[in-house]
Amino acid sequence: MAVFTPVSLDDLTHWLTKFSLGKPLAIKGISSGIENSNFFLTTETGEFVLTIFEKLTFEQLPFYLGLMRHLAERDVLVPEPIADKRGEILHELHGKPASIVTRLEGASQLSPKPVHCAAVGAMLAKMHLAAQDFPIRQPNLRGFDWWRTTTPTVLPYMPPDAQHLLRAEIHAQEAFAESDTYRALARGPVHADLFRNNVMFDGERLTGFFDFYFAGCDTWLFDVAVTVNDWCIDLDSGALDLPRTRALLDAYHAVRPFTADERNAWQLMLQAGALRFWLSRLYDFYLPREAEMLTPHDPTHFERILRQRIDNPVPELF
Ligand SMILES: Nc1ncnc2c1ncn2[C@@H]1O[C@H](COP(=O)(O)OP(=O)(O)OP(=O)(O)O)[C@@H](O)[C@H]1O
Ligand SMILES: N[C@@H](CCO)C(=O)O
Repeated sequence: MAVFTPVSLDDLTHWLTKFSLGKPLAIKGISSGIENSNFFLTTETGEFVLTIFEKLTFEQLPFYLGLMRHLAERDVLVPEPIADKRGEILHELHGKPASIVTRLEGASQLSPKPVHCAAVGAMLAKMHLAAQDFPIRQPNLRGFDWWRTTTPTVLPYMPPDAQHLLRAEIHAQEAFAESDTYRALARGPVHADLFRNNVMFDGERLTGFFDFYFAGCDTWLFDVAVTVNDWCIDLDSGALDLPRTRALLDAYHAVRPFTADERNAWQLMLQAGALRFWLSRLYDFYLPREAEMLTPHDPTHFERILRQRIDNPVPELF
């Protein structure tokens, strides 16, 4: 389903000579994923992932690919973009932007235990620190401004109680964004979509973060909130699971200590993390893009998470 632009071994025979990867031996389309065409590529020198970008442009991609290279060079476990013989990491195949990155070992851990959450927390903190001096600045394109423009688009489709919740939360986030506490938060490049399906594990060993295509500059705490809202919850109720939450936060804090301002911002940031994905799922649900191939994710999952965060005290950051 998720190969929009087919690629054959024949297509690669000539194209791959601009790299130092040897001859292509096998190529296999990856069925999961809804944004890009992805392939496992085997060459004489190793295993890689070839991506043809179906929506992202030649102008947007240097941020994502450059960030991955920057992180890989600093021992953060992420796929490393492969440069061609001229040193370029952004390529063109079948008239579209394309990349080759190293293939991570392992598989997604969809039923994480505290030990997995601790590994994610520690690597996330390491990633934030390592990305600090990355020179390209691109905003989080699904950040506050996008929430404000998307809200009036989805509101007319929503039932009254959900409308009420969305309006109230946008107001709460507007006030929060104006506060001194918010302004004091540390920021830099963040992943912004670090869900269970975007991390690889080999048993209990984390082998890498991937799918950086929602990354952008935002507060580090927003990234932590997005991650906790997926890794540390009971998926049916949206409630936080204390052992997993503690494991992730403590492991993060041990690498990059949280600040007092972050502690004060934590509750509202968890709400912001839920709001962001509630809105994108509402948008995809009520205004599906033409020729969308997959069933949209359920928006009510994040409505439940948001209500949970508002109604219940959240565990302290540290
Ligand atoms: N570097 C990598 N190493 C190993 N597997 C990878 C790598 N990159 C992608 N994959 C595999 O390809 C699948 C799809 O990748 P990815 O999630 O990046 O796609 P996508 O098109 O951006 O989709 P979506 O945004 O819906 O997740 C992943 O679930 C994973 O199994
Ligand atoms: N993680 C997003 C999908 C986009 O990567 C979601 O669950 O809504």
